[in-house]
Amino acid sequence: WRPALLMGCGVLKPRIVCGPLGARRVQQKVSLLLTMIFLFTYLFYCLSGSCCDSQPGVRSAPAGLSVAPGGPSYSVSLATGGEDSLPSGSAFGRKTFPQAIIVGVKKGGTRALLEYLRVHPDVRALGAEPHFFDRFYDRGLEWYRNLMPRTLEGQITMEKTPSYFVTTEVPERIYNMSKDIKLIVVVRDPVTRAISDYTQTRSKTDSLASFQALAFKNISTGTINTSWSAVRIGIYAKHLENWLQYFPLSKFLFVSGERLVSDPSRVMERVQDFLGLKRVITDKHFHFNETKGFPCLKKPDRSGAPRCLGKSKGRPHPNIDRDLLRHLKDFYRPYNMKFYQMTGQNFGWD
Ligand SMILES: Nc1ncnc2c1ncn2[C@@H]1O[C@H](COP(=O)(O)OS(=O)(=O)O)[C@@H](OP(=O)(O)O)[C@H]1O
Repeated sequence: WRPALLMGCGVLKPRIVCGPLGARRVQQKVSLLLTMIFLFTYLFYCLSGSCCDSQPGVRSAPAGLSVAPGGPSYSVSLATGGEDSLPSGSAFGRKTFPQAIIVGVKKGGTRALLEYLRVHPDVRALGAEPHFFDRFYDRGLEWYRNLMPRTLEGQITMEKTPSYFVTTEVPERIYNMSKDIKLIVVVRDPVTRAISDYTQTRSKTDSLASFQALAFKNISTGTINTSWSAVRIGIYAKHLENWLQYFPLSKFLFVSGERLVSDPSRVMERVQDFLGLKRVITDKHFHFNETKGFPCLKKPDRSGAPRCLGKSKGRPHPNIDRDLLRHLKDFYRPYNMKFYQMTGQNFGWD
């Protein structure tokens, strides 16, 4: 039996021909078995959706998107929209178009809202801002869908790109993707928002002109420079008019950026209701950090310090002359009133 075994014959397979022919047959069977194992493994891998990820551009982030290891990260650098991670994602589930998007506004509190939502087990959100509908639309809808994290049945896909709210072409483009999408707009007093916007630009630009030099065409007459984006973004009523040509008001949720700071759990109740989610995020999830002056997320198991947003959120603002602030307030007042009327909500900025 020993020579027979060496030649590829088994004790339990007496019908196998011994000698060189038997060895070849055994070799053939082994390679057939290995091929089948490989094919089944690949088939299973593809059924779980993983093999699609190697398509060109699927995992590559758009310009300005930083890719970091998975999970929500609070290191943010937002002038380019680049921050956080692309989702690590499980190998299971499907990549779908978002059912809800935080479309604005820049410096409104959009990062805080998205990070709070990511605590919810039924929310899967892209960490970075994809800027698809304003900057990368020519890459096509499949490119966009492939950026999304995988979702299981019952989970919703989300993203946030605050510049969508003020980009004229975006409402029509989103409408063409989905008429049923839910749209969230975090709004903040347009004067504070403009100063926040300016503070961010100043943190990245050497020798930037003063706020008043940029905000006013003529300081003595108090004429506002509406072509400066930091001013223009705050004319919410004007931007909303454009959106309402495509979506009814019922598709929107307007979130007060101020209340998101002062009462995050109540705001999150509204947001979860609007998204049709179970109220999982409650006051248990928040801790007000006195040093930072903002709410931070508590770790679910209470271990370790609460997670606060990074240094680029909650920057100290420069002092602006009171008269200039009054001029700006006066400028925004009629637009704010119109916005309150359109949304049926008084945000209390006046
Ligand atoms: N929890 C918490 N922590 C820190 N900051 C918070 C928080 N909630 C709301 N905010 C406010 O969010 C402002 C930044 O808004 P955005 O995240 O929309 O900015 S961005 O458009 O994405 O750059 C940011 O503006 P600044 O204070 O001017 O930095 C904050 O006021």
